Formats: sequence, C-alpha cells, structure tokens
Amino acid sequence: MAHQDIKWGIAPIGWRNDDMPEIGKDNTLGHLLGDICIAGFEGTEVGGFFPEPAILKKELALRNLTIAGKWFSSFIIRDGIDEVLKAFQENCAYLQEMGASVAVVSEQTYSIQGTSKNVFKEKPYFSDEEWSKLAEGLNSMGEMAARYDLKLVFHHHLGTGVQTLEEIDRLMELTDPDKVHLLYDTGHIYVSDKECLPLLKKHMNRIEHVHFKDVRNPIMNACKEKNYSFMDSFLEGMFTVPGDGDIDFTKVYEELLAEEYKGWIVIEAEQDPEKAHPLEYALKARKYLDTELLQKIK
Ligand SMILES: O=C1C[C@@H](O)[C@H](O)[C@@H](O)C1=O
Ligand SMILES: [Co+2]
Repeated sequence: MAHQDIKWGIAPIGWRNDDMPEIGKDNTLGHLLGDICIAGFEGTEVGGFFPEPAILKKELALRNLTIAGKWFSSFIIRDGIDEVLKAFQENCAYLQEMGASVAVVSEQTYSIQGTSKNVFKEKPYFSDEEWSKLAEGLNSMGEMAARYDLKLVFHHHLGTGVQTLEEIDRLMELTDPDKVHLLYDTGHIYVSDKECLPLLKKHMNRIEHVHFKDVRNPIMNACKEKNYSFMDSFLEGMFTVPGDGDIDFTKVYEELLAEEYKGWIVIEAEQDPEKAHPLEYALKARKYLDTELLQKIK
C-alpha cells in the first residue's frame, strides 16, 4: 500500500474550459485556487487563462499548491516536427520554471474535439505513414522534455487519431518507452471503449500521469443517440467527478496501488459550471476519494 506516493490534484476545467473559453470566463485564478484549497487538493494543471510564472508562483505559494503539468496540442502530422519543437520548447521551459513533472501532449492533427462533428462516429484515423511520423516526432519531443526534467505523457483523447486501446497499443509499440509515457484518462477510454481497466492493466509500465474523469452512462447514451459533438456532450453532462457517475474507481485505484503507481492523479471533470457548481463538485469528489478510496482500500 502506498497512498502516500500519490498526489491528488483537480484540473481548472470544472471552472473554466480551454476547449470553450467562454465557459466560466468570470471565474478568476484566485477563485479557482481558493476552491482547490477548500476541497483539500494539493495542486492543479495549468489552464489557458493562467498568468505569467512570477504571478502564478506567488499565488500558488500563498496557498501551498503546486503545478502538475500543462496540456500541449501538437500538430506533428500537419506541421512537421521542427515547427512543433519550437513551440514545445517554450512550453517545457515554462513547466520547468513552474516545477511541474509532466508535459501533457495530445496530437491534434485532424482532431474533431473542437468541432461540431459527431464524436461517437466521426473520429479521424492515421495512415501508416502518419503513424511513423507521429511516433518519430513524439520521440524527439520526449527527448526535449527530459532535458527540462519533465516526462512527456501522451493524452489519448476522444475525437482524435489516438483514441481507442488499439490505437494506444500502436502508439506505445512505435514509440521509445524511455521518451514517451502515457497519461491514463479514465473518462476518455471509457466513452471510447466502454471499459477503462484493460488499458490500465496493459500499459501500466508506461503510465506516468492520471486523469480521473467519471462518465454518466444515461447521458453518454443520450448524446450518442443525438449524434452530439465532444463539446455538446460535455455541456450536456456526459462527464462528472469520480463517484458521481458509472465508472468503478475502486477497481482503478486498487490496480494503481497494486502496481505501485507514483505520481499525480488529477480529477478532471468538464461540465458547464453554470449547471455544475465547481466547488460543490470538487467537494463531492473529495468526499468520494476520502470515504471510498483512501479509507476503505488497504
Ligand atoms: O486533459 C484534458 C484537457 C482538455 O483540454 C480536454 O479536452 C479534456 O477532455 C481532457 O481530458
Ligand atoms: Co484528460
């Protein structure tokens, strides 16, 4: 048992959403960080609205919070690796300055996550040539991340070319395990493949960062029925905090402990903050983690 090896965070996405910047735009950094403290989390990930490092560091230090990582959209297939590395270097320098441990990367070439396309039926697929280009590019990015004391963790995502377990298998096979690690997001793999444990069991040795996102089955099924996009689905309430949906997080957490996972688990539940009060949901998550995971699982 090693509960103490896990750091618990909560992502800004319940307060403000980078995929739809108008959502929760009146929620300030102070409001977010204050809520994170009230709910008893140790840190967060960087949101698009966060200020420059000097200001952010002060706000975090005042509340004894830390930064786990930050999302980076790569377009390796579309733009080529040289172009991507220029922007990624800046991202890594920023994260190193913030004392983060991971650089979260998602390949967004052909992604439909920000479009009105049906997220359940219209995901893109890469050609063999594109897979090779992606893997080569990620290896270079992983090398760069390591130079900044960071681990590159790849984020599989609905509506992208790396969504299903089969696609994650392929990416893991094609990339160097010392350079490219995996971010395990329960919600994305559950909506994609209807289960989340097989990915965890198969690729535990590559997982270096975790997002706990729960899914409400009835809403997911309704969104599928209505051919909803990714954004319409989360606005409808497809995702929620652990304990409030249909994923059994006790099994997930037991497996992480059994495999001696060390690192961050970040609660990440995008919903419309007008409908799902961010602090109320952060407290709901905290209560579930305390009572069902931390106290019961030995
Ligand atoms: O980690 C994430 C970051 C978001 O921007 C993304 O769309 C969300 O679904 C997610 O899992
Ligand atoms: Co995620």
